[in-house]
Amino acid sequence: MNAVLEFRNVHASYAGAVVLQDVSFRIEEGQTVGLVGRNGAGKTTALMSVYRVPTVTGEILVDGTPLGRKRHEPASRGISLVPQGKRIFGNLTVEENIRLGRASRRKGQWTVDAVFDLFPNLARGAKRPGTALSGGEQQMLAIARALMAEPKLLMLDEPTEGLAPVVIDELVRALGEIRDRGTALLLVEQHVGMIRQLADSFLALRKGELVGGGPVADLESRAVQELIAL
Ligand SMILES: Nc1ncnc2c1ncn2[C@@H]1O[C@H](COP(=O)(O)OP(=O)(O)OP(=O)(O)O)[C@@H](O)[C@H]1O
Repeated sequence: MNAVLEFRNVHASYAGAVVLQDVSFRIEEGQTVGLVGRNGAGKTTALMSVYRVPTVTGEILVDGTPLGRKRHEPASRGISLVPQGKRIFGNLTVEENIRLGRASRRKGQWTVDAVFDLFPNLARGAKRPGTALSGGEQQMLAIARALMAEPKLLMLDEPTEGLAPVVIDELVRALGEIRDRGTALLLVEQHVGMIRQLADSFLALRKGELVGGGPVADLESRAVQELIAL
């Protein structure tokens, strides 16, 4: 079966400085994968490679077919990203922000009502401006907007950064529901507790190379902990 997303021998660089070296992995339909590694290991760069933000060589495939270079191609082929730092539009209301996500013509399950069911806080504040939200609510809004593109794979870059434990619990619940509805997840996280709770498997990056991976239970092993300095 074709993977939802596959990297084959991907190298990525910024202005000639190599950041990712020979990275290969597959994410299968409905799978949840945690991507771990120390600061600067190349986790964000791996996600950005899908959008050709760094210079990329090697192959990136979606459903077995190479991904082209057009900016909107990942979204239209079912790959969505919730970037680090959320990037919501403060001058638009919560609901307007959500509707912006409906960029592709992909069919699926996510309506405005469905994302409001997933995030009741957002429903209660539908008419408020994006800036009026707490950090946790802004993260939920960014996820809600990404879902509107009906992704088969949702990639999240450090979604728990700066959030209180109670808000993280709420995010874990929502992401668990998204996963249970069949969406594959690629989670970049320093907070490995979240990966333990949600993921089937993990990939470990060190200095731009994929140096480990396996079932999520192996995240506990000493070798892996040393590798990624948990
Ligand atoms: N736009 C850029 N231009 C030049 N170098 C960059 C750029 N973005 C990242 N880098 C460099 O690439 C390397 C990997 O960074 P990246 O952000 O991918 O790591 P990361 O594992 O996501 O780390 P963090 O947890 O700190 O976000 C770092 O050395 C960083 O300085």
